[in-house]
Amino acid sequence: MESLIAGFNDQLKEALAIGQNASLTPSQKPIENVLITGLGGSGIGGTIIKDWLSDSCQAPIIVNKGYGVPGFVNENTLVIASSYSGNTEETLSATEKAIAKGAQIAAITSGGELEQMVENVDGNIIKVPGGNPPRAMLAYSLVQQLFLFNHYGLANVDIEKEINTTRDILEFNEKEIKREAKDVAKGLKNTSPYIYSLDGYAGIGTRMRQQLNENSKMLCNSQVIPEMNHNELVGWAGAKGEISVVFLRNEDELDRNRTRLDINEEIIQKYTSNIHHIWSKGDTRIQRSLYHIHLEDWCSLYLSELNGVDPVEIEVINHLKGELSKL
Ligand SMILES: O=P(O)(O)OC[C@H]1O[C@H](O)[C@H](O)[C@@H](O)[C@@H]1O
Repeated sequence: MESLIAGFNDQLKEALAIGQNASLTPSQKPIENVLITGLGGSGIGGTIIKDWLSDSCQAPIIVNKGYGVPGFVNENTLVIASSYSGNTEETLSATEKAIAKGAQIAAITSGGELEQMVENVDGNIIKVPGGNPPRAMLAYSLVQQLFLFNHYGLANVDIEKEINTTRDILEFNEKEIKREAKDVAKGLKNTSPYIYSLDGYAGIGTRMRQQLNENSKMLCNSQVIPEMNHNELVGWAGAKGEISVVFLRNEDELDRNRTRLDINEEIIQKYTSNIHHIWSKGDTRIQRSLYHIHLEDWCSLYLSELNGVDPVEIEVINHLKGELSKL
């Protein structure tokens, strides 16, 4: 896992080249809405892309993480099926249903049944290099989704600039990123982490939780401000045990949300002093999110070391899949 996290910058470079060289066919019908379907380390890519593009995209973007597809899906829907292995049963089921409804299909995968399924309907496929844990390949699913959105005329992102600038920022700050990730990991050890991001950055909060779940073998919670101000904030009155808090911070935070965060912190300080602010670097939401993603990945790795666990193994998920396959 360590070499995969260390290789994030190279993955971004390779992902850019793959997207630039992908040969994609145009849409057959006007696209009125987009459904991104995927689970786990691939599904999170959809959530983050929605954060990045929904402000500018003229079509609604819906992220789907289950077996079915919503009723609105029809021939004017672009369905992006994202499964690194190409064999995740929920994603295969949703894609099959979308195909039955005549949707336009594009897949991001390293192969598997998904590739076959989408090939059979002449959908667009962007192939990414296989053989690694899907969660360690997020750079590919994110970058390829950007290429798909641009290709279908749903976004106009200067992907090359975004990726090259991010790569420069990460390269320049790598030492500092690792140092901060290590500090935060030490603070989070033996606690229940509560991760808060702000509206527009929901995905990076979820991503950190998922990385702490799978890599560090920890239970943790992630919520978004302002939504958590309408429920979870009250729950702090029942806080028990060692709780740590991470605020994922960005320079483009809405003033009103920033004020909310300050008040939230004052309230939460009554229950824990173990509070961390992780500020991103970058000029755009894409660059800032990629910065956070990389730092979070290091943090999850350091936590796996502190917890004495193997960051790669996910035996319990394999067990679950094994049980399901018996039915
Ligand atoms: O990207 P996929 O191959 O569809 O995998 C999606 C998810 O599947 C499994 O549950 C893995 O254990 C997860 O780590 C992974 O993120």
